[in-house]
Amino acid sequence: MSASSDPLVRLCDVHKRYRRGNQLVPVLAGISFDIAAGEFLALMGPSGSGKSTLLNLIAGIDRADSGELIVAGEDITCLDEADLADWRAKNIGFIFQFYNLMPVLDARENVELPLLLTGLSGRERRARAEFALEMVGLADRMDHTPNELSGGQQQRVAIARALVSDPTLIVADEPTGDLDRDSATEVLRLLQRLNDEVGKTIVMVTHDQRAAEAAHAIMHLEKGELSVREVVRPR
Ligand SMILES: Nc1ncnc2c1ncn2[C@@H]1O[C@H](COP(=O)(O)OP(=O)(O)OP(=O)(O)O)[C@@H](O)[C@H]1O
Repeated sequence: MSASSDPLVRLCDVHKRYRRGNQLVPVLAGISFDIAAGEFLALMGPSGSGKSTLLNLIAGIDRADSGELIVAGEDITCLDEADLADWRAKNIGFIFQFYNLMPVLDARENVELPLLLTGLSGRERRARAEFALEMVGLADRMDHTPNELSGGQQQRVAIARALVSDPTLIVADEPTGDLDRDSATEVLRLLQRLNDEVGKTIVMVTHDQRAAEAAHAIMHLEKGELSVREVVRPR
């Protein structure tokens, strides 16, 4: 197999348990699957089935108990905390259900945040933040703080923030969970565009079948195990 056909994400027999009182509760019971570069994958499943846990493992926010997790060419189970933090900053863009924007910063400053730890100059950071905000259609809202923006616009700022460091992989946890139908449609179209036109690989957790159908494929998680990949639209 050539390097270019290697999957961007490979999980091999990944296990995760959490402690509840003096019990260890299994959440992921030997998960194995691949995500190709350029894929837009939705993860669905009942509440508590472990979707966010799985997403957080792929994004290097949480750690597996055992198994192999290769993301963007790195076995992230072998990285120590400092290397994992560096790896995350370079490779992962995060989108959350409730946007997680800083209320006292305007849109441009929020989008610049992930660049603060890079060696880029202030001028370069600002230029990149403005470019990312233009990509999400918010060129005319750069000076607005989150409370001056609608939910859909706030989520688009969050998408610009996820994009600004040009990550290898975007992970989105319920990105439309707090939005009305029209704003959700806008955000889903934007994610599709980033996938189709910019080639970003996206993994999205959602409860919403309509949101999941924006992806190429849907995987269902139930009782710690994944079902087969259901193809929604061809890549
Ligand atoms: N840090 C933690 N400590 C202990 N238990 C946890 C922790 N995080 C998650 N869990 C438990 O693991 C299980 C899976 O949680 P997870 O948030 O991954 O599920 P989910 O499918 O994303 O749920 P939802 O759709 O409700 O967001 C749940 O039973 C949850 O209570």
